[in-house]
Amino acid sequence: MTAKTHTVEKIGGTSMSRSQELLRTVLVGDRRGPELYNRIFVVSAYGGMTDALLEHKKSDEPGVYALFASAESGWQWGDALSSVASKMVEKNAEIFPDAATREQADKFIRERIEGVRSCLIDLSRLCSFGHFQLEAHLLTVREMLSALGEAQSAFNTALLLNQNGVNARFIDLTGWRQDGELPLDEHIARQFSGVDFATELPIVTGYAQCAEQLMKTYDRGYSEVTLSRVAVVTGAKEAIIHKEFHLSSADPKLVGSDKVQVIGETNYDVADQLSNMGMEAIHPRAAKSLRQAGIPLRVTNAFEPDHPGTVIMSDLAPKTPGAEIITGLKGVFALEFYDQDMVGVKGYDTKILEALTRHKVWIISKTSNANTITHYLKGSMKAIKRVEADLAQAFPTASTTLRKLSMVSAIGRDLGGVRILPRAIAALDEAGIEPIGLTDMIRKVDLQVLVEEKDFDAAIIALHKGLVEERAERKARADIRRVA
Ligand SMILES: Nc1ncnc2c1ncn2[C@@H]1O[C@H](COP(=O)(O)OP(=O)(O)O)[C@@H](O)[C@H]1O
Ligand SMILES: N[C@@H](CC(=O)OP(=O)(O)O)C(=O)O
Repeated sequence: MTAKTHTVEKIGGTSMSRSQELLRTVLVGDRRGPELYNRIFVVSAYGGMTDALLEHKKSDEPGVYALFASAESGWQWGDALSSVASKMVEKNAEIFPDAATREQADKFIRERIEGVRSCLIDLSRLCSFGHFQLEAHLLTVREMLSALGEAQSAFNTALLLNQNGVNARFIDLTGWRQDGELPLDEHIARQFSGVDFATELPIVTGYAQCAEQLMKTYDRGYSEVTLSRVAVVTGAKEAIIHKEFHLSSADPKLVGSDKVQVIGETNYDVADQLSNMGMEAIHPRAAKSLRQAGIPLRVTNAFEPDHPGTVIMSDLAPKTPGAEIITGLKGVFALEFYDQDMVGVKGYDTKILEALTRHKVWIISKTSNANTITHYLKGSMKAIKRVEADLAQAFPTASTTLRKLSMVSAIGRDLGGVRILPRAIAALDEAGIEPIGLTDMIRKVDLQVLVEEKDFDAAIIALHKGLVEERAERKARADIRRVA
């Protein structure tokens, strides 16, 4: 492996669904001969496939996994798996108009699906005896099912590129019919040994089977973790994430493509804040690996291959301070813990944190005063109710209240000295929104505003207008004055 000559590039699920367009942009485009190589592609499952295999990422609608895991749904998972199979075959037909190649793609995925189906039937029978607990195997089931999505997209993409005269090589990290599990880095190193980056184009499954169990540690969005580890292990010069849109100053679907700006450049500090807010920018652990290895990350629009997109690096100070992005999260639980006995006593925080860790609840942020600690959380209602029950038992004199809110955040490398707080309040006020809570950190990288769920969209639009659009207008006016 030659260090620092190649890039590792991930294509997200939404973009993968537009395979033919990708051929004309990031996969091939105008590249000829050697220009095609020294790139590694890590691909996600086609949009909607993982949702159908596991559960819907946003609505939680059950997929094959959720049906298999729930005792009440009996054998419904079998029908759900058949419908994923049909969906996959339909996708193959869309990508491969010629019968022979389509047959190759269908045969590949059918064999995998039927292999998983018979395995699940056996497991289900075995567990019906009572000596074997289904619970103990659910994570493996989740992994087997999600691997199907990335196996299909990677296999197909390699096939499609071969058809188009590119020497693409399918790199299957899913561990299909492999003995034993290796740690992720070792697994990657082995699968890449003997690959010549200068003459072969590796198309890698975004799902990787490994001793750490990708789904257990990282859950959904795991293909960005695979991207980052492949980049680190192979010594890439840059990691690239190709998405449906540019990384923009707000969600273009919500604020409007004409109003948002491409971020252009930012640092890993901002990337961390975005991940914390659940922004589909980059998986938190992926950013960490890349930052630690000193590998820059680029986020591009998969369908605008000539645009450099946004570069994320560690030491990238902003030219001017101000908000770079407005993002937000719906369905945030504010768990308020109140105990008058708390004043001057330590240890409450530790106990709450233990309960939150035990029930695997994601902490977005927290605030506290003399007798109240409020955690803003993302997780299932079931898990949070369990946290409340644990706390009621540990602190009989305390009371907890739970509220479902939205959190909207203005994020930037440097929010200092530009009157972010009064501007944000004025923008919200103008839109008729009264914040329920607001946190302005001393370390000026983010401003968090809590609003009612119904105000989510309007709050993002208002903050974008007040903090990003107006700042751009002020800058434009200043530039004109300078020239005049
Ligand atoms: N600030 C933002 N910039 C770009 N896209 C955003 C932003 N905020 C939210 N999005 C949304 O993220 C979505 C893409 O994320 P995702 O579906 O995870 O992509 P992929 O499947 O390519 O990984 C887009 O539909 C877009 O509406
Ligand atoms: N397909 C997987 C892994 C992934 O990272 O997908 P995406 O790149 O589309 O977020 C999922 O939905 O979780």
